[in-house]
Amino acid sequence: MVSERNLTKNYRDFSLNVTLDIPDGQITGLVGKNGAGKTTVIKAMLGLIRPDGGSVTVFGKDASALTTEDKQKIGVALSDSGFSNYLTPADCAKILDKMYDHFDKPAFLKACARYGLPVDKQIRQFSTGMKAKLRVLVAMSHDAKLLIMDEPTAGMDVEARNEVLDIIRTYLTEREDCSVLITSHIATDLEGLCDDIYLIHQGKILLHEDTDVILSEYGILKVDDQTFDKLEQNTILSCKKEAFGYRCLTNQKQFYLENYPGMVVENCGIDDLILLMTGGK
Ligand SMILES: Nc1ncnc2c1ncn2[C@@H]1O[C@H](COP(=O)(O)OP(=O)(O)OP(=O)(O)O)[C@@H](O)[C@H]1O
Repeated sequence: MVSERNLTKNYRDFSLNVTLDIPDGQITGLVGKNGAGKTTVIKAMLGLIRPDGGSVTVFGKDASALTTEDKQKIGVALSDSGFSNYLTPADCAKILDKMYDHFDKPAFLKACARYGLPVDKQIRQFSTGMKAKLRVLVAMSHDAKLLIMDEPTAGMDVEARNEVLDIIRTYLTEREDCSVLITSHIATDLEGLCDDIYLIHQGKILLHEDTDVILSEYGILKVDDQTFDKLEQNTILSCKKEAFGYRCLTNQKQFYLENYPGMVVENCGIDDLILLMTGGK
């Protein structure tokens, strides 16, 4: 559905170089700390920035050559809704109705009501969570084949984040053919949602793995200095010095469980993975 090959973009003090795919019908997550390059990756897909090198194809076409018809098939939730804060969801519905051939106005207004967004209240009076819900509902309002959501849960409390994630999950269970890219710096948001996850750091992809593989095969070893020296270094992706010795990230959890009885081997969540891959030695 989307393919970025050796995409490069250079700013004064930042360089992006990324190869990434969003396969058909799959939910792909892009995680990374603030400033890692997530939004730049998205802007290149949407043709909002001109790459300095490499290629970006969407629906098999160069991103810069997408037609209005192609763009109708992309649902986008960026940090800014693109609507004036003085508009209400009912006003937005009128605009969306003119913009998109497949905009489903009754369904959109019903969804607003269902998720607690008063349709006649101006957006400037909405809370952060309400604005985020509106952005996600807009992206989902016109039968898109590709959904791109940049930090849809940013700045929200746990309850509001779960509600937004629920909206996304509910939508996707009804549309198995929809392809999705979702970014976040809160990895747990993506664990239960994404088929595969890319980890981006300082403009580079450090890791790409199926979510199931991360959760089942990656682990954290806690070892003292002597044991650390005996580890199979080709099974260690990253390590961090701690008071007791080392915390090491491995993608061979089972190997250590079977061959190193007594070693502390913990399950690895995606937050641990980010911490160790981007903050370790
Ligand atoms: N137009 C621009 N001009 C100069 N630098 C830019 C521009 N756009 C982005 N950058 C820089 O590129 C880097 C990556 O920014 P980007 O917005 O892609 O990161 P991000 O991972 O989305 O971060 P966040 O999670 O904070 O939104 C940052 O250092 C940012 O300052």
